[in-house]
Amino acid sequence: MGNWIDISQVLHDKIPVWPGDTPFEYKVSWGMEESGSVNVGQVTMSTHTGTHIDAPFHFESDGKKVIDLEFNLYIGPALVIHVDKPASIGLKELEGINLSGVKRLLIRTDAWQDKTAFPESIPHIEPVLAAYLAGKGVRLLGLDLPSVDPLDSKELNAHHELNNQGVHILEGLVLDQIEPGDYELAALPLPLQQADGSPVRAVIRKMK
Ligand SMILES: N[C@@H](CC(=O)c1ccccc1NC=O)C(=O)O
Ligand SMILES: [Zn+2]
Ligand SMILES: [Zn+2]
Repeated sequence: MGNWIDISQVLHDKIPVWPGDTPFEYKVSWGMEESGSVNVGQVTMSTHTGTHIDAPFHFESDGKKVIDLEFNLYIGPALVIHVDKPASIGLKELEGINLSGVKRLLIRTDAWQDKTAFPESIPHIEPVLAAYLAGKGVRLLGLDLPSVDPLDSKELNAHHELNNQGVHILEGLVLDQIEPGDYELAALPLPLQQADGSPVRAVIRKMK
């Protein structure tokens, strides 16, 4: 087994967020001077900032919350594939890729290069891919992009279709140094009872 590799975005006050969404902020809300003994921090952030998972409640009012998600899904073997800067990701882009036995699929697109700014546009997941992935046994889809749908989509067809097919979503990965292949993944959501999404610390290590 290789060393664990961090594939998460660093959370700091300048991390780009979805246009109009809550900026990330960390501050010491109760300092050493005031408390007499400790620094106590406070984090303000959107659940969709940086590397994160979506719970179905993000796009369906009666959908599962983060606490309801099966956390075992976010730990275990994962296949990393590289689909270089596609216009979109559909059946054609996955042609020739053997997905048998793959439960967790991470797609490196390199389409979000400058992670200091929110992208103007991104390749999206074609909704037809959801049934194909589910048919192959894929249950978790991870991407180096901030969404599985086009940024201006209000229908969120890929989000809905993936959810209908039982494929869970992991977004905002950092995969630009990662060679395609078999890895082990850990990207656990926080035990947030009410939330529609959760930041994760995503790490992988090479299998074999
Ligand atoms: N679907 C995106 C997030 C998203 O759509 C969003 C995130 C924050 C504020 C507004 C958003 N969408 C608004 O149309 C995601 O899954 O991360
Ligand atoms: Zn999200
Ligand atoms: Zn999403």
